Amino acid sequence: MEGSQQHPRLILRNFLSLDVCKELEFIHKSCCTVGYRQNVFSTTLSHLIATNSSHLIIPFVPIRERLKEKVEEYFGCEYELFVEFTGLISWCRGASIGWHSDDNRDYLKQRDFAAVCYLNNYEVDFKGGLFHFQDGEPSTIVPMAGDVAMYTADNKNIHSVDEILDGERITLTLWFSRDASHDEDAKLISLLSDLPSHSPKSDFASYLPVAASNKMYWFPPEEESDFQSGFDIRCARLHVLGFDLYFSDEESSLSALDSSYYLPELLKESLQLACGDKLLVWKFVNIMHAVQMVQFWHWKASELKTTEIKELSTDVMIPLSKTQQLKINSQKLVLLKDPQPAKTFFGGVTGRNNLQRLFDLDWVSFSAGVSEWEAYTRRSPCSHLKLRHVFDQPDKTKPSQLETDL
Ligand SMILES: O=C(O)CCC(=O)C(=O)O
Ligand SMILES: [Fe+2]
Repeated sequence: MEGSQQHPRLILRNFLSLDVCKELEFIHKSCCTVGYRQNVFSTTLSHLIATNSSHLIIPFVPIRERLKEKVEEYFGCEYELFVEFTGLISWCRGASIGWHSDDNRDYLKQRDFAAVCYLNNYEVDFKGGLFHFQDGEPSTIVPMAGDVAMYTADNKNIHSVDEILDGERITLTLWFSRDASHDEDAKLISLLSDLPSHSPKSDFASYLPVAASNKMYWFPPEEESDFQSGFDIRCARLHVLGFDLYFSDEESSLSALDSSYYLPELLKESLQLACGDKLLVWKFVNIMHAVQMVQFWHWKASELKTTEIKELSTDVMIPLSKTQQLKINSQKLVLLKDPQPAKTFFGGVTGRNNLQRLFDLDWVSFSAGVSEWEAYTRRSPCSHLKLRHVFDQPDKTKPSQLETDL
């Protein structure tokens, strides 16, 4: 038993497979919003539901269950706990947190236990960001993908996280409560049941993400009132992978000043992607769709390269005209302003930047990625219904049926 009764805690190595870590990273990079602390970004399950991406909750379901069982077993509270919060959280350069316990606010008193799963690696994907316990052993945790730290949320486990110096540190963080009124499942079920039902769920369009308020994606959050400074984090995510946006339906050529009000609204409309001097022929329904697609391709790129591709489509990209390039650049100026902060936050550890590499984008693998993404997104034809069933476990003494159902 690691830790002691004075400092009840458990560190497990390789609790999550690297595949699962990558999948959760894909979900976070596709869907995250600006977070609750400075230079922190988060993806909550309720946000996934609100943006019509509830199928992306599927990978969380068995992990939540395994973590809850482990916490209950180790801390000796079988069948007593509820998941209070589940979220993907990333910390970028400048983020840190001083000594604290996780129940240190009146509105956090329901939190009994924490589980922090590390999804990427110290020194490789980010610098800084070591986790420290104030007392007891182990005193420092070096975040490595797949490892999890579990600890009581009270003052027996005062902890801190060093400032992130470079890159992006990503975790899956859960809190557990003994208080049934803080059961996250109940809240999620209610959100899911408020969704318009599509039965049978065969219409592919019903899986496409819908845009939430642009304010949730504007960084820093205090600049969102007029979009005059700061940047859209989804455009930033595309930019660091070498992609630009092209709004084909936009008629007028606006001045940068007018565009500050107008362009962010266009992110909710249909758009195309450009890379270098080429334009991709696909139309995405909105920026969320484009970001999900690009992040999916980025996640799967190495597999897709080795996939046998039968038919090579030659016309998936067309050269950009000079006018189109000028338009893209002026729109980029509005949505990204200076590209440097985007790189600082989302470009990975300096010197390992993806930007240049992806300019020799393998278009064949990208088009394979488009169909793979569609298959991934459709993979559970009744995902909404299944999720309802998954979360519907009134008898807590029964073992979970998740594995068998999904
Ligand atoms: O990400 C971590 O290692 C811990 C974060 C933390 O302490 C918190 O969010 O309360
Ligand atoms: Fe904490």
